[in-house]
Amino acid sequence: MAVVNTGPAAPVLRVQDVHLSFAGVQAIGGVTFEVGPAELLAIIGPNGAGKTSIFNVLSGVYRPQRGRVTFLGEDLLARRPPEIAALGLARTFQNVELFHNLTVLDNLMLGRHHHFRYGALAAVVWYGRARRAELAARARVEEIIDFLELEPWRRHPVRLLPYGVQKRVELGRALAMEPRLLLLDEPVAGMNLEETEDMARFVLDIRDELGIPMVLVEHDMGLVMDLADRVLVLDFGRPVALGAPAEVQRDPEVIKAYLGGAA
Ligand SMILES: Nc1ncnc2c1ncn2[C@@H]1O[C@H](COP(=O)(O)OP(=O)(O)OP(=O)(O)O)[C@@H](O)[C@H]1O
Repeated sequence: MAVVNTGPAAPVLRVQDVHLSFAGVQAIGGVTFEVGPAELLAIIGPNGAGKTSIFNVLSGVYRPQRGRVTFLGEDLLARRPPEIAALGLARTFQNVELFHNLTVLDNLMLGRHHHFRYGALAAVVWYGRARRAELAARARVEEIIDFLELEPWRRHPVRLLPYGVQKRVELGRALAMEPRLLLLDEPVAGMNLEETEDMARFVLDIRDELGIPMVLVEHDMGLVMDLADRVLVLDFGRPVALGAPAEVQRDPEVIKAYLGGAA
């Protein structure tokens, strides 16, 4: 049998020369990077460096003035946030954004809503089909509860849970969307050491066991250097370095622009 060398797997996400300004203030100035399948890319930089703006471009909230963004070969810049989510790009937020009075289970079930292929009327008319979809969603959500070790809290309203567990539920809701790429916005902000270690373990399991590529924005430098396959460093919206964590840490430009400033 002939062996076909297909070369390295195509990137999941391609960001090319993206520029974004607000009334003359440059938030992103010529940023280019790719995310490979099952890669964990971290984006770091001082406050105001443009990290959140990049997430907002990727999820369709901000429209850049220049550049190109493709996700699984699809042009993202022509799409609205719900369409981008439906393509499989899921996001967690700096602040917990859940339905606080609903249980863990219900919050995760809501994460699946765009997988339901029926409207309210169809749900009544084709009850059997709707019921099957509901059962499949429930089975998937139970797997996520298992995976993120949320079993003890499954029936608890989210507002009663410790902060670290709430952040984990948010991660679970993003996983319930069955993402092809996950954007994590400061997943350990405000967490204690034990909660941070738990979150780090789950992030690694998502990459290594589920094979889901991720982009991580995080101020916790220890976490970034431990977890990331590659790190993109921004300063005033401009790329300063892109490479393996050890390489980036040694880069004099990075030390000057960021790590030096933080020391
Ligand atoms: N909607 C907006 N309107 C005006 N300016 C904005 C807007 N969003 C971002 N900016 C500006 O763009 C720049 C980059 O901000 P951004 O929030 O992306 O940085 P960041 O790296 O995420 O910062 P932080 O680490 O503090 O979250 C800042 O100068 C910010 O004030």
